Amino acid sequence: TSPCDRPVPPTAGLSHDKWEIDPTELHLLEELGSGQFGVVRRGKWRGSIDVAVKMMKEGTMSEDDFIEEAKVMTKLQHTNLVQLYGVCSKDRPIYIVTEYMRHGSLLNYLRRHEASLSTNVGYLLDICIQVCRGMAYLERRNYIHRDLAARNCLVGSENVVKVADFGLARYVLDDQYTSSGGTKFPIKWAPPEVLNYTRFSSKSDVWAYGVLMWEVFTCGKMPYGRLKNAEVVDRVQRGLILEKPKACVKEVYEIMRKCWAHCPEVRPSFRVLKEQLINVNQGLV
Ligand SMILES: CNC(=O)Nc1cc(-c2cccc(-n3cnc4cc(C(C)(C)C)ccc4c3=O)c2C)cn(C)c1=O
Repeated sequence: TSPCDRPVPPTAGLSHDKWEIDPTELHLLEELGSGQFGVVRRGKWRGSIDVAVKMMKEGTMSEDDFIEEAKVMTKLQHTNLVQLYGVCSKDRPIYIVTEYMRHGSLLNYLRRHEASLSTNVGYLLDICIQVCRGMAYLERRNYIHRDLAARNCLVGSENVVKVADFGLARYVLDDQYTSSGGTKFPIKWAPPEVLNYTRFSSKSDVWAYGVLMWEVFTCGKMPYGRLKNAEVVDRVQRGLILEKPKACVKEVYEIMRKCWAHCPEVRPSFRVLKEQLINVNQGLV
């Protein structure tokens, strides 16, 4: 839409639109892969800052809603969240500019390092704690991820693990992804109330976090193996849960299981989960 169609907010031009990035300050480098919104490339911002740039493919995202939300997202700042630096929204395609994580997705990282990781329970637990810290921050900010999974976390230098793409699920236009009957809907990470009523909450993020813990302790196995989505929905509704991974100590599996309580209110908060996991980690030393 041309600017004259959009009502001009009274504050227009007063704020410095600091979430708006000048594309001439970006230097695009190699392709990192492609996600729900199209190609993502590594880049340099203002000559020296490593960034990742999502180049929004036409028709994949409800852009105006996202640009509005970007102002909020740039304010979410935590060591275990992939920082949104800003957007280039003056031209199309829109660019989403975030911090760059050199080791890529946590899922691939787990699969690539299975041999060394599977015997390092302390490190697997540390990965879970880092993700939990990021999620506890989002919970405090009343921000729901909606698609927490190992594939949506990234690994950076010094083995830091960060949660990525929080909240973006709301702007996906592909209804194969957005509707719970769609082929791309993350069924295996969804609790009963999401499967039945798409009722998202920080407690549905907690359910997904339990599945992420299972992914970490199996070094990236696919939850429920090759079961079809319909079979997984049936098992979850009947209260069947994922089995204890071999590499997982009993205390940790007990915490995982609490994330899969049928009622959202019974599941622990991320704040409580963080304390419990840190206690177990200290007990392991
Ligand atoms: C080697 N290092 C790297 O590759 N580093 C990095 C890779 C990516 C990357 C590359 C390609 C695709 C995607 N990707 C994957 N899944 C997504 C899922 C969604 C939702 C809405 C379905 C949750 C939205 C966007 C994406 C998305 O852009 C990412 C995150 C992003 N960042 C910040 C890196 O540091």
